[in-house]
Amino acid sequence: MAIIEVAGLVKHYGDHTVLNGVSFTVDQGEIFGILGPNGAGKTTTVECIEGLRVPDAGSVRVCDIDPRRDDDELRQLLGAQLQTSALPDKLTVREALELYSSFYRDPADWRELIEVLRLTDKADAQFRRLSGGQQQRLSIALALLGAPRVAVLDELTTGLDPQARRDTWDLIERIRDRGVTILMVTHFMAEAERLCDRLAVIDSGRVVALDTPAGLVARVDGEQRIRFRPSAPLDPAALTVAPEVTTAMSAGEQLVVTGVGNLLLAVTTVLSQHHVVAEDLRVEQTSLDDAFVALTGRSIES
Ligand SMILES: Nc1ncnc2c1ncn2[C@@H]1O[C@H](COP(=O)(O)OP(=O)(O)OP(=O)(O)O)[C@@H](O)[C@H]1O
Repeated sequence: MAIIEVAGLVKHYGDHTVLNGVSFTVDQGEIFGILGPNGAGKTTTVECIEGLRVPDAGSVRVCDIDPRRDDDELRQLLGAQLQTSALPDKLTVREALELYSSFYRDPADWRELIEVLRLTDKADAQFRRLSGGQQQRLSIALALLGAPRVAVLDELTTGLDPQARRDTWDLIERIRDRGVTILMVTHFMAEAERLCDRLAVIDSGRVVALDTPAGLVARVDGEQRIRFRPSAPLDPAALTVAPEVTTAMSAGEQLVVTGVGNLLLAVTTVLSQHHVVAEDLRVEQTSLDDAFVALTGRSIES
């Protein structure tokens, strides 16, 4: 059953079209990711769903509610992650949770929430004394305080160290297991691959793909990548003469070659013609990163 329905969203800022017909649905109980390069329109999409922005055309329904018409009802159903910087430095964890609980008709038990989020021993700590990971967990607790059916998490693990990031992923899965549908915006391929049941890839205000992470990777399957260090300088263009080679690029001391068919044989044949040996050669699997590049023409990091 669809819990979020987004149909034909259009948003302009002046003569800049930021959303150009964005449509997707999020099913109850799934973790749905929105992935895209900077400026693609991810936050604008999410803010239309949260009722914080008004689209110029198209419609949004969350649990069958129009966010623009029934804001009060939406607040009881949808929990949005707060920008952590929005909290006053001297507010304690307990004070923040008590304050935010007062906004809801039937709030979740915040003591139980911070137990799950491993913040119990920080209940009396001021916000400014929390680590980045603890601040992030507090912002997730605040998003879940209203016992929402849907939680919207935007750039959830940006700025966290790898361990805190992995802990947050475990936490998100536990929240989903409690029945909360999760809509998340992310820049991290590993995060999308690990957490999301389905992904919408947004580029220049359009959904360019909508699939499971494995489904997206399968679209570019057949393409392989070989990475090696040439024993002598070699112009990458020398490799593109082989019909199997799609791209060949220098990456520091290495050459990275993508292509199809018997790529390894094609590359080693060209190298031997140039009396070059491939050192530290690796054949790499297609990843979500590659799928993203194939779909949008650029890396998400760029
Ligand atoms: N209030 C605004 N006024 C004018 N332009 C805006 C406004 N908000 C966003 N934009 C522009 O709309 C485009 C999409 O912004 P949005 O924040 O939705 O992208 P995003 O995909 O979330 O990017 P990022 O990953 O960088 O956060 C950007 O070019 C941005 O500069």
